[in-house]
Amino acid sequence: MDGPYTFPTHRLARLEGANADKTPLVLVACGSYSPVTFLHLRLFEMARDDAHFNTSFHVVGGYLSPVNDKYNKLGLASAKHRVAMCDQAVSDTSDWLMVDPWEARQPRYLPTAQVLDHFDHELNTVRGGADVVVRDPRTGETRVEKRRVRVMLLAGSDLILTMSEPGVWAEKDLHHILGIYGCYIIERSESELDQSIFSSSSVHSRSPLALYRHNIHMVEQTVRNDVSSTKVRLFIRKGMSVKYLIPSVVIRYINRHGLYRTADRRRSSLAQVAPTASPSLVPTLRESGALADDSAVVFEDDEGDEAEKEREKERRVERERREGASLSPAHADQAQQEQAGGDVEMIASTSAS
Ligand SMILES: Nc1ncnc2c1ncn2[C@@H]1O[C@H](COP(=O)(O)OP(=O)(O)OP(=O)(O)O)[C@@H](O)[C@H]1O
Ligand SMILES: NC(=O)c1ccc[n+]([C@@H]2O[C@H](COP(=O)(O)O)[C@@H](O)[C@H]2O)c1
Repeated sequence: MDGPYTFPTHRLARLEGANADKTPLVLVACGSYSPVTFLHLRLFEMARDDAHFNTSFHVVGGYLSPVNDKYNKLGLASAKHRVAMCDQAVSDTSDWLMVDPWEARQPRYLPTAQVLDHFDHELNTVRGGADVVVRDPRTGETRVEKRRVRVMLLAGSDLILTMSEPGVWAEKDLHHILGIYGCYIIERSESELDQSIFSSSSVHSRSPLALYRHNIHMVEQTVRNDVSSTKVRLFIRKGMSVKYLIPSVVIRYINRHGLYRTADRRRSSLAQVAPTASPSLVPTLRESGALADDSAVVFEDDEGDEAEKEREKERRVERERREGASLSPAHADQAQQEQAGGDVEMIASTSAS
């Protein structure tokens, strides 16, 4: 993150051969990535497959854009670490994904519409579009032309659901994002979409979601994966394994820097402002003056995560079922070193299963 900023382009592909007639597409996924998981990376693969099989787009690049520190979401490691983890993850596991630190390097939080404008500017204004190798059918000679790149937001269905909630997105931003750019939405198991949010005959009929339905590409997750960064942070805090949930290079980075070992227990006045606020409300609340720019954010502690409560219930049932199961000495040691009190119980149950 130090040093002058340059827009990463080293993995941008060009259109050629059978793809030379297609529209170049760049996918941009804005998110916290604290830390980046295999699922975040997999979202790009799912969207790219869909674009290639079902549309006339050809994906020439994919970018992760880690959110600015000022987003202040619970569990957010510093942008320096999040960008570095994303960088290492894509270098190690992908041959086409890139990480753009621009959003993270800004002095303030930027709404997603402005982040997409930045990509459009870099790709189309600065670079003049994507390279297309055009072949003259008469002479067989080839030349390289430029073609305008279509930029699209890539996100999970939880994000699009927030687009129909009041107060999370500025209406003009939704027209901008969905009308000009469009998006790829990957279904998320706990955020099933009620199709009525798109329906022109519903109460949402004049909503941007209905208006620009043709620019919204929905992709079903045929192999369901519901890893989240929240669960990864929780596992790390409990001393549990996160292997195969996140890339090994990211595990090594986390260990080296001692990240996520303690709970993020920030508390602030947001509790009084909006006790049930979702993290996505932070920028809006802040912009509307409900939050001071440097105030910490209050949400439920990660421990309050519903999914985790569910898993604890399952573990309790499993423990009862496995009466007599005991801690292996190795795990008992590790547990004593890394955890206190009740956490030992959790490790016992996972090592027994
Ligand atoms: N299980 C999932 N299915 C589909 N999309 C997902 C899933 N998990 C995350 N995403 C998407 O990944 C993008 C990056 O989100 P983010 O970094 O906030 O991930 P997260 O894992 O949900 O984080 P946290 O758990 O910290 O809230 C968002 O567009 C989000 O919708
Ligand atoms: N108004 C907005 O532009 C807006 C609202 C909600 C989330 N987002 C973006 O979505 C991404 C994911 O946010 P959450 O992790 O809060 O779901 C972030 O990059 C955030 O900037 C943007």
